[in-house]
Amino acid sequence: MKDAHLLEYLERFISEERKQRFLSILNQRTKYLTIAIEDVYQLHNASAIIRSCESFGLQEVHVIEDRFGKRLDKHIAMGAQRWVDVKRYGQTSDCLSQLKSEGYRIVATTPHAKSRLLDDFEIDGKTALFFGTEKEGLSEEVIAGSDGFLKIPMVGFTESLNVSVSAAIVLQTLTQQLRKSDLPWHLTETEKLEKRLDWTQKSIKSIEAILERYHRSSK
Ligand SMILES: C[S@@+](CC[C@H](N)C(=O)[O-])C[C@H]1O[C@@H](n2cnc3c(N)ncnc32)[C@H](O)[C@@H]1O
Repeated sequence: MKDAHLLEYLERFISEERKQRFLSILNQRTKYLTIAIEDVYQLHNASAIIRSCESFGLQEVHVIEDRFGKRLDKHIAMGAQRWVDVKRYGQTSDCLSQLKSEGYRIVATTPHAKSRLLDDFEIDGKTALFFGTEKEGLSEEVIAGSDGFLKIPMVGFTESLNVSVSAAIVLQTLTQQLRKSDLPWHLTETEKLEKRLDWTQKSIKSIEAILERYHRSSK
């Protein structure tokens, strides 16, 4: 209720067009499908993946910096990060247990055999897709902790695709599948309200001064 009141106040400082844009984007957002990138330390790959997540409507992205330490700049997504929630982990095990506790099915993406091909892959519950590094791929820990495997079919000589290209292909296919399904993939009304408040605040340049005025007036 408090959030709704603050939002109503802050929305006076953004245009009607902006407000409508937030609403239509939020109607396409999902947390039902999420992705985790494990040790993808190259900035251009990590940024491209987060940008794709934002573009395809994912609200949360999980970034693990385990095997090679903390190499990613905190502004990894160069803009897209403003609109998605990036959760960072120092250990793969923490990310796996967090997502499992939230009810996600863990799916490792890998170019290797035994994986389910992308076209045959059906989302039947909350799903977290894991992507690995250019050289090593995903760690044994993720492979062992996965509930399923997913592969983009390859018919050339090359063994694997670039990780950000893989993420874009998988997301395009699976977000389309999700939107056509009856699964409960939309954000809840509370989640939408939280995001509207967050995005509205980010859109107002002199937000500190406005918030101070609001809090003074509501005392
Ligand atoms: C360059 S690949 C890693 C190759 C690595 N040598 C290996 O054995 O996994 C980087 C990441 O992109 C994703 N990837 C690349 N090609 C893929 C494919 N055909 N199907 C599914 N995921 C793929 C996986 O997440 C992989 O960990």
